[in-house]
Amino acid sequence: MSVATLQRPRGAVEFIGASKRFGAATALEALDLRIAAGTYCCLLGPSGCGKTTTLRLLAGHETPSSGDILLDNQDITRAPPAQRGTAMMFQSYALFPHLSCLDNVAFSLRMKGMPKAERHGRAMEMLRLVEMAPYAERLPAQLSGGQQQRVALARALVTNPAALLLDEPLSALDPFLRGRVRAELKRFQRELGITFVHVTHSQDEAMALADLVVLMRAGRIEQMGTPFEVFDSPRTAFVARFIGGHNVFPLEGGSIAVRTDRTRILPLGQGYPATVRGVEYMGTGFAVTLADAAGEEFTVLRETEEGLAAGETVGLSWDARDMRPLAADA
Ligand SMILES: Nc1ncnc2c1ncn2[C@@H]1O[C@H](COP(=O)(O)OP(=O)(O)OP(=O)(O)O)[C@@H](O)[C@H]1O
Repeated sequence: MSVATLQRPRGAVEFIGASKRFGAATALEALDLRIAAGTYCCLLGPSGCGKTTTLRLLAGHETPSSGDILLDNQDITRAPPAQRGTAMMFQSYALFPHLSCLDNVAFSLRMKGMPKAERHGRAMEMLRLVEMAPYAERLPAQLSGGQQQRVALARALVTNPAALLLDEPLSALDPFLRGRVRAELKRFQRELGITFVHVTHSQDEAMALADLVVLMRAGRIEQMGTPFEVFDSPRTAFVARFIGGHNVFPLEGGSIAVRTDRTRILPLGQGYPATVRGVEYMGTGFAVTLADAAGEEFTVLRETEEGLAAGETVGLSWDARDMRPLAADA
């Protein structure tokens, strides 16, 4: 590996009361977010919740309506994008079609006026990092989607950013490649010791990659923490539903979440009454879908489909230690 891996982590990000309004619409409401240096942070949430706006503020493609943004303790709130120490990798890799991989990666260095030999040296180093050095002279059209992705990554990293910003970087890849590139992103982030801020719609992606998951809703942070913290202790019904893998039971004393693999099916008369809607084979087991009288849906993961028929009313149950009380939705 050609990059120094023992450097001090870089890329401590701080949003301090950062808001962004577009006319009457508020895309981001007083965001307070600290991301420690060298963190893989995933911004997760439904469409329109403010993920991209957060990323664009950090990249310098937008300026906050109020509040401040710091990178490694420097106030970058109003700094031009190229002088922030951030680099952005987009969903569409947007490589220049007429330039070789090497020239694509060296492009921003050329713009900075770096002499040819030096910028090609740096670009090759980055291509080696992403294992694309043998393809240096190829044009983007002569590469697979996954290979183009790696070149795009090399191009973003060549400016030596403290924080790499990734906007849905995996969404254009087929599922097989997505898994592979996902693992590579994590490895690069670890080896470089810089912060990655990665916007995604996908819970699975965030769970697999993130040290820090920031789940957003309507311009605010709904919950943040490690993937385990968010999955194990969803704060609200919104989080439990968005993260998936949980049932939300509206009980008299307030709603609770219970993991789908910790919810059990008992005979009618015991537990929370629900009617079986269907049973799906999942390979490792069966997913039973059910609903209560009000139409609230539940899923139970279990090893057998034995004794269950659609239309049958049963009772749902859980161990006290598996229930998570939920705060009321705002
Ligand atoms: N340039 C703009 N002008 C007006 N409204 C905007 C602009 N950019 C974003 N918004 C609004 O701000 C809100 C947040 O948008 P943002 O793009 O940050 O959401 P997102 O979470 O990234 O969504 P998606 O997952 O669909 O990309 C949305 O309601 C959006 O319509």
